[in-house]
Amino acid sequence: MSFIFRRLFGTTPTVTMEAAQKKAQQLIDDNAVMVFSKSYCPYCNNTKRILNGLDAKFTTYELNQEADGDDIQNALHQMTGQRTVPNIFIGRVHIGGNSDLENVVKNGKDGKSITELLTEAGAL
Ligand SMILES: N[C@@H](CCC(=O)N[C@@H](CS)C(=O)NCC(=O)O)C(=O)O
Repeated sequence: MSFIFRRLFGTTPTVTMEAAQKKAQQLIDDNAVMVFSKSYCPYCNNTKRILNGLDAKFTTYELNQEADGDDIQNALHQMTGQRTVPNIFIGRVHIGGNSDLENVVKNGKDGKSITELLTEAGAL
């Protein structure tokens, strides 16, 4: 069984996909802005710089520093279709990666500015 997982995902899971999805969703639900990140990732650092520049409260989960990081990354892939980090949520809404956040900062999303989105989410 672990052989199949290694072939599919590159690692052996420490938790089930269901448990990983539940944990990822809980982090998304509990935090105004949730950033799944890797501590060495330059795109993640840029996202943190942008959010700090906006004075937004945000929570990070550094996937490379957590025992279940690979499982959470696989769960996020299932949930959002996105495998890369950063994987960003504002007010439980999936934003995408760093370039998507940059786009929202420039153009807003669904007619709302980044400030409105962050305020509604409770991050400002
Ligand atoms: N266009 C993406 C690029 C993100 C990206 O390439 N991230 C790298 C890490 S720096 C990644 O996720 N690599 C695959 C991995 O770490 O599993 C964005 O703007 O967020």
